[in-house]
Amino acid sequence: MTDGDFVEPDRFIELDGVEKVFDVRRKTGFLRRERRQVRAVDSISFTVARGEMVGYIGPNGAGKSTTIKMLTGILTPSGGRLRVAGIDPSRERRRLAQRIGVVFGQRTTLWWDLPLIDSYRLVHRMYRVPDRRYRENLDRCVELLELADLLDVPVRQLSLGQRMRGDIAAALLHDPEVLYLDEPTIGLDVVSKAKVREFLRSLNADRGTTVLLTTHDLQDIEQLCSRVMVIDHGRLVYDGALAGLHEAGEGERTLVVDLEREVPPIEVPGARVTKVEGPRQWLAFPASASAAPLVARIAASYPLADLAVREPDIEAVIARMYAGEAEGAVS
Ligand SMILES: Nc1ncnc2c1ncn2[C@@H]1O[C@H](COP(=O)(O)OP(=O)(O)OP(=O)(O)O)[C@@H](O)[C@H]1O
Repeated sequence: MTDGDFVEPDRFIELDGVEKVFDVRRKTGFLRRERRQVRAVDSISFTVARGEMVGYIGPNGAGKSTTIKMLTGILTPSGGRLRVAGIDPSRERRRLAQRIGVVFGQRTTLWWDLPLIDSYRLVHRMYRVPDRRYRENLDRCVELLELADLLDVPVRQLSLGQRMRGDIAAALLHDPEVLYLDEPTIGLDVVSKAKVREFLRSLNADRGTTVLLTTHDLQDIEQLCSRVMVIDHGRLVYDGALAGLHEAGEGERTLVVDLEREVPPIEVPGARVTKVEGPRQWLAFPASASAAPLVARIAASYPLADLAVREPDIEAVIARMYAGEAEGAVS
């Protein structure tokens, strides 16, 4: 297949039954070694449409980085079929490199001892980016990622947040159609996180860049991705809307009730008290039930001052999903 070949836009990234098995040898005694296989990715299938921004999440060791490495061609799948922009990554890694950008939050692709701008010049040459395109992309990144004052600073002197912004720019100078981000906000302060997120949002909206985002920070997902895929033990356990993830994992919502004074735990049908702190009480009730009748019953019998309904937070939902309690539907 060549660059000009047609790729169905809704199958821009395509995995069909993809597997990755590692052979691991472990020393178990003086001369004894045990051989075993780790199934890091276990028959994963999904497609990502051109221009989508998808979160790829899961606990430590779930298989996220292994998937990303197969998508870049660094690792070859042990089985299944994988295509990115119609290209088989492990067979045509160099050709694919022209079309993808990669940012690993815990590692830098920049040259440590060189000023930031020198790394960009090297990327310019390595990827043979046409001068005008390079200039335009650089100007855009410098402006939106606020890099102007950092271009002459050696990378080793940059803060983590500055370095991350520098890395993101480096990954985009050759105009990739897909950007893989592995933990792009790890270790960043609130302001830097906000800048990175805002930039990614505009990149996706203005340029239509397809983004696959791996993160442990669920706010990244909540603020950026309308679709999320959850992987656990190498298997896809959920693929769908973020809102659906709440539904898939949730069992209960919480009513936080402020009373005018301390009273014994509230007793109402359809809810149970889970916590009491002075005049404040927390009541759990089924997520599928309406809060209104519950509120009316409490207001009729207790000195109600204020109340709030809390949705189950996404961390709790996902924690339950990992524990195998939730029935996440994989479409
Ligand atoms: N090169 C390798 N050789 C052997 N086992 C490996 C190798 N790379 C990954 N694994 C194993 O494969 C499994 C998945 O690892 P992977 O790094 O993909 O997980 P992850 O979801 O990215 O985790 P984390 O969130 O901790 O980065 C783990 O059990 C890991 O130990």
